[in-house]
Amino acid sequence: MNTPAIEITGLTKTYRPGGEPAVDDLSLTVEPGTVIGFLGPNGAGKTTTIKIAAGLLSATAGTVRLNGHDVAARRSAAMAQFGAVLEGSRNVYWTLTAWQNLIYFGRLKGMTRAAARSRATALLTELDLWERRDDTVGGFSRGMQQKVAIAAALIADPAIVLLDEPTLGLDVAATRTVKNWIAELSNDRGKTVLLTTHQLDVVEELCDRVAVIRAGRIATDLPTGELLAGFRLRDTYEVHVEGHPDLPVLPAGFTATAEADTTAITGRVADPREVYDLIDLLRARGLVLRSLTQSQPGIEDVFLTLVGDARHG
Ligand SMILES: Nc1ncnc2c1ncn2[C@@H]1O[C@H](COP(=O)(O)OP(=O)(O)OP(=O)(O)O)[C@@H](O)[C@H]1O
Repeated sequence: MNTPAIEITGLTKTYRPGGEPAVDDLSLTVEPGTVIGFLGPNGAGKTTTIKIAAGLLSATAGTVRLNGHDVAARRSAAMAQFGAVLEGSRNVYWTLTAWQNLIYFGRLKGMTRAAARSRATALLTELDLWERRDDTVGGFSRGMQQKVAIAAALIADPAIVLLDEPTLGLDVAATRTVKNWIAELSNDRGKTVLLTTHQLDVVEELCDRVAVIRAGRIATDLPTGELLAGFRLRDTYEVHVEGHPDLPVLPAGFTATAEADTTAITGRVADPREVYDLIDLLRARGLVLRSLTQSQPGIEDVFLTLVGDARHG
């Protein structure tokens, strides 16, 4: 088997002695070329995991290997494998220009000045920042700053890219640019991307695989299509009846909501026959049916269900 791009084994992080672990015996293996979405509710341990993988925090127990190099034991070899954009931190220097930042980070990663210049030119051009290369990053919009941060992470052309909330706070156009770029990194350049996000459209569009983390552990880890297919067993049905009549006792799982001139009866059911039973019941009452719609859940429903399940233990 090929060496995994990312191999996390038994990772545990406890910030305070005797405290609850932020990451609790977490294991995850990511094959090269995969875009994996790392999802979870606030405080689940995503940022902690990424910071350990990026060598910014030490683990209490367990290991992270990047292309086979242990981040703790073979630090410099591991550092050469990835570029990272971390959430909420200043990933680039605001008093330096875009150009200076990229050259600085290129040199830091051991590139020659000539190689860093040529790569910085290519990256700034691709990201439509060439005209602004000599402006200081502090004066840029949030989207432009994020683009410079991503360019800085990619300056040495790493095989692995760690992105913590890459589209947080970006407007629609900047989000589109960053999404297109992530897709290209994986599709055209074979990079492995691990990203965290609360924006589920990002996951649905970009991720081959989704790992859901909750309370420091992996709760679910599936290819995105399989994750969604699993939940397709429970489509949502919505039946509209005319007016606001007295309703019979509805079958389990259905709820009624009064709308402008109809009443909507909604339920998520595993078997469509339950909907036929509902319709029979409504017709037996002589109620007038206006419409019946069926919708498949998106990743947002799946995520809320998983997190909801977590809250109920
Ligand atoms: N420096 C720290 N000191 C103490 N506890 C911390 C520290 N950083 C994080 N924690 C705790 O560790 C747990 C996991 O936090 P982490 O930031 O890794 O979660 P997250 O999944 O990234 O959350 P979010 O979606 O809000 O970014 C939380 O309970 C958090 O309060």
